[in-house]
Formats: sequence, C-alpha cells, structure tokens
Amino acid sequence: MAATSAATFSIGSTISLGTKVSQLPQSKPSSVRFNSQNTLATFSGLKAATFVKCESESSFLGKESSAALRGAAAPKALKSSQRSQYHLNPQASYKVAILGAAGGIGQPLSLLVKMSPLISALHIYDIANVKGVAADLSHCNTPSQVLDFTGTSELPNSLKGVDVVVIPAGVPRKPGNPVNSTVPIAAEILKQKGVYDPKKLFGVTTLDVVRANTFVAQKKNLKLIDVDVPVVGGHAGITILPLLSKTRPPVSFTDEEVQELSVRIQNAGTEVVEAKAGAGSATLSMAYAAARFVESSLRALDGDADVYECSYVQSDLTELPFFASRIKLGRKGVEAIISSDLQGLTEYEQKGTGSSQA
Ligand SMILES: NC(=O)C1=CN([C@@H]2O[C@H](COP(=O)(O)OP(=O)(O)OC[C@H]3O[C@@H](n4cnc5c(N)ncnc54)[C@H](O)[C@@H]3O)[C@@H](O)[C@H]2O)C=CC1
Ligand SMILES: O=C([O-])CC(=O)C(=O)O
Repeated sequence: MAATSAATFSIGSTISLGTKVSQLPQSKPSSVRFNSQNTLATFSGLKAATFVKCESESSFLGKESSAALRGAAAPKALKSSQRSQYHLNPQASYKVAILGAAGGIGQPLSLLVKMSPLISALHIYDIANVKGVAADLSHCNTPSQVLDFTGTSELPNSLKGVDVVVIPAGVPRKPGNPVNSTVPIAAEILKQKGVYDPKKLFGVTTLDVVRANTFVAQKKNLKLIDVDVPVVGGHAGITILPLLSKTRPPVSFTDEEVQELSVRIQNAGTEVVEAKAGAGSATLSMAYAAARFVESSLRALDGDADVYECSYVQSDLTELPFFASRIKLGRKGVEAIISSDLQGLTEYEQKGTGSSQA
C-alpha cells in the first residue's frame, strides 16, 4: 500500500508513505497509507474502537451490533489504565483511497470503509471494472460519497487530498506459491522518489492477529471480543509468530496447544487457498482486517492516543530491517514500536523468533 503526504499501511507485506501523487509507485502490493494534513475530525466505523464512545450510529447495523463489532475488531490497549478519553466526532470528514478496489479484497474492503459514518469520501481506483463497483457502492445510504477512477492517467486524481490510501491490488497466489513481502520493495521505490518516511509505511499484518484471536478463542472457549494475541515477525509461513504467551486475557496453553495453534495461524492463508482450490486466496477476512487497520489509522490521526496495532514496519527491534510487531499509531504514523512483547518469551517463541529472522 502507499499514499500521499502522511502515513500509510499495507496488506500482508505492504507499504505506506507520504508523497505527492505523481511520485507514487504504480505497483501491485497491498498496502494502505494515511496522511495527517487534512482536517482532523473523528472516525467511528464499525470496526476498532474499544474505548471509543460513538455518538452517531448511522450504519445499518444498529447501535448494539455496531458496538459489538467495534469491540471485536478493536485492538486492545496495552493497559486498561492507559485508556484515553477519546470521543468520536460524528462529523468526521476523512477521505480514503482504495487502489485495486475492484478485486476480491478491494470490493468488500470498499464496502466496509463505505459503511463508516465518519468518512466523507471514498475514492476507488482500479485498472479494470471499477465503474460498476462504484455505481453499486454509491447506492448504500451511508454518508460518504463514492468517486471512481480508472487507468493510470486517473491515478493522481484518485489520490488528491486523501487521508488514507489502501492498496489491495495484486495477484492472488495459487496453491504451492509462497507469499512474498512487498513492503521493502515499496520502501525502495519510495526512496528512489525521495519520499520515503518509515513512520508512514505499513505492512498490514492485521489478518494474522484476527486469525490468532479467532483460533485461540475457539480453542479455549473464550469470548472472541475479549481475546488479543500479538503476532510478530513477517507474513509467510514460519515467519508468522503468534506470541501466545502474551495473550490477553492471560490464558495457559499446553505445549500441544501451542504447537497446534501456531501452525494453524501460520498456515491459515494456505488453508483458504486450498479450500478455494485455485480460485484465489483470502479476500473477506483480509478485507475485514484491512478495514480494521484503516479505522485504527484514522482514529490515531484524529487524536486518539490509545491506538495499537501489529504491523510490518521498518524496525530496529531485531536484525531484520522490517519486522512486524505491535506499534503505537499516532498522528504522524508510527509513534512507538513496542518492544515489551518480545521480552519474557517462551522457549518455543524464542525459537520462532530465530526462525523468522533466518
Ligand atoms: N497480506 C495478506 O494478509 C494478504 C494479501 N493478499 C494479497 O492481496 C492481493 C490481492 O488479492 P485479491 O484481491 O484476492 O486479488 P484480485 O485479483 O481479486 O484483485 C486484484 C485487483 O487489483 C487490480 N490491479 C492489479 N494491478 C493493478 C494496478 N497496477 N493498479 C490498480 N489495480 C490493479 C486488479 O484489476 C484487481 O481488481 C494479492 O497479491 C494477494 O496475494 C491476499 C490476502 C491476504
Ligand atoms: O496466503 C495467501 O496467499 C494470502 C495471504 O497472505 C493470507 O491469506 O494470509
């Protein structure tokens, strides 16, 4: 993923940056990016916001469902004592661009973002079939306006004035193919253009966290909404490292459970690729995860001082130049990389951290 002047994030191994539209790469990775120069109104989608009070519920879900969804999607703050008094402003006017919006991820992601009552404009861009998606989406009676852009000549306009750019464009892998990280490539392109800001380029690894939360809740009979498992490392096989010992609320696992859950989380993408039998990879869960990251980014831009997500960013936590870990999101992108999750790891997790760096 990539973006204009502020912060960005990406899906899986992706990118985000802060440059002028004309300097943006036209490549395929999935990433998102946000820029903080615009009006800082507030944002209250259906997703993250555990500690947010939403005064306006203009989605079709109704208040209770919206609240449950927001809670389920919300990343938990590090400590309850750090909870901020952030209040959503129902008049937010953020603009979001989605590049690759006509794809398997792009369409449901566009819908989820369109459902946010706090986004004023949704710019959707693709090299194909975007007009139909825009016409369809524009009939949803949520507040944001949908504008469509197609072809490289319209790419600059699609990015004008947007706060967040999400890039789910790409080619889904087929069974047997690995997923490669695109974030470092995007960083290099941004460097070439002289617009790289490491605090504003994010690989969206939220899907790994979403999966870990779901699988752990199922295994341990916990309420899904309560479970938070940090997932660090990368986004390919054994580089995906769920830190089960850091699960909140605290829960104990047998060695067998750790092994089984870790392997399932690491292979979850393949589980979907195989189930789809050649028809692509995860789209709906990825869209859900990316929508959560968009929401978190906008809340951070909006001044919520309590926004944490795991993301694949430039990092000095390990010897690797890029590493997924929990980060604190702020108005200028990555405000802090949280190192405490990597302390006091179990032997299994320590071994995994070594593998993720191999
Ligand atoms: N990191 C993660 O957790 C995940 C990453 N992915 C990746 O996301 C990517 C997209 O997956 P799907 O949506 O299933 O694929 P898809 O093929 O259904 O959609 C891709 C869309 O991107 C568009 N596109 C391609 N090149 C473009 C360009 N240069 N500019 C604008 N649009 C362009 C296509 O026209 C298409 O609409 C794949 O690379 C896949 O591997 C998928 C699932 C999870
Ligand atoms: O595995 C894939 O091809 C897509 C992906 O990254 C995931 O589902 O986590």
